Amino acid sequence: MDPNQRIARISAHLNPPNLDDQMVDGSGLNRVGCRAKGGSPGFKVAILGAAGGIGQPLAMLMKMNPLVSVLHLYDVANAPGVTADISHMDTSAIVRGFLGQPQLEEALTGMDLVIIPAGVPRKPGMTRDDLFNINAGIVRTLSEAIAKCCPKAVVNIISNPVNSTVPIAAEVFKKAGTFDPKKLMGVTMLDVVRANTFVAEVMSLDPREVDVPVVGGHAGVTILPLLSQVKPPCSFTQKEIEYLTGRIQNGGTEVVEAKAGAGSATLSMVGLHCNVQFQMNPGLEFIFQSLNTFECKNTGLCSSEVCRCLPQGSTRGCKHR
Ligand SMILES: NC(=O)c1ccc[n+]([C@@H]2O[C@H](COP(=O)([O-])OP(=O)(O)OC[C@H]3O[C@@H](n4cnc5c(N)ncnc54)[C@H](O)[C@@H]3O)[C@@H](O)[C@H]2O)c1
Ligand SMILES: O=C(O)C[C@H](O)C(=O)O
Repeated sequence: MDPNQRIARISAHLNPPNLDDQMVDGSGLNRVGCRAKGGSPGFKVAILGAAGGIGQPLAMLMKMNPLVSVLHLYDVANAPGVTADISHMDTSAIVRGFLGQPQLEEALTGMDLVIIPAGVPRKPGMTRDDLFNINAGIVRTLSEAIAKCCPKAVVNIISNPVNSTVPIAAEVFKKAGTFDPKKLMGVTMLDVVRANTFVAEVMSLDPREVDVPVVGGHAGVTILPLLSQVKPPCSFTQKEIEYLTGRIQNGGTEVVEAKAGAGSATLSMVGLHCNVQFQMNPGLEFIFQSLNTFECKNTGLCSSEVCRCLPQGSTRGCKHR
């Protein structure tokens, strides 16, 4: 193929033609000259920050998810390459790329679920709070666009400090009159995943059999593993409690230091998304429910008065909706 044609093909992913008069189901997802209408049943998912360390594998897993019919990949850099790459995967989700602020609204229009890993990660020696100055502004801008373009979408915030970025998004949505506490949540499940892994290691159990409730926030001492509530019930020595609590609270720092300046947790982070969403496969209800388990994990982060489920002791079986 002529190089110009190749570039044109790639840029078609980035600049979808005007879709207004080709709507299949009101989602605006059709493309000229393409039979795939993007109207098959399933979620329309946008990843903001899709070209990053988390964004890329997350985009790949979303493309593999049979529940996803449309996948919008937005970033301020490198969106074309990631989009071209992911779009070649032979699964049914239609992939579109969007580069930079002028394309943000188009990326968000019609979305059911927006996942935000946009922003900077920490480097050794930094706390998550050190990211606030940059990431707060990014999350605010993205949230404003969400309020305008897909106010009913479930919004899933990964960007740190999650303890602060979730309340920022909540305030933006309140101001816009679109706030629904059941649809805004910070992703803190990594603390649960780590807790399960580390407890399993200490107790010589299969991590898949272990369920450790973790409450609080997603930063250092605000991360509170409830070791007395572990399933199956475990009895820990004081030494084990101190070791496990410290390791769970510092799991993120452990990865940041091991990566020595090359970023923070990305693979375990994305792996948990995959797990939760594939486990709960049967339908839309189930994904939303699973996302709500992230919300319910952390009283400190919840945008609603959730976590009434906590006394029941499980982050996974939460029925809060
Ligand atoms: N909640 C959690 O459990 C958890 C776990 C790991 C990392 N994180 C956080 O997730 C964030 C991303 O981590 P990463 O490793 O993917 O970082 P990264 O630097 O690899 O990727 C971030 C991406 O965001 C993009 N970006 C920057 N500004 C943007 C904007 N205004 N709009 C859209 N995209 C923008 C960048 O171009 C980049 O592609 C960090 O804040 C990190 O601390 C959270
Ligand atoms: O620790 C970080 O900076 C990233 C993330 O919050 C994590 O827990 O791994």
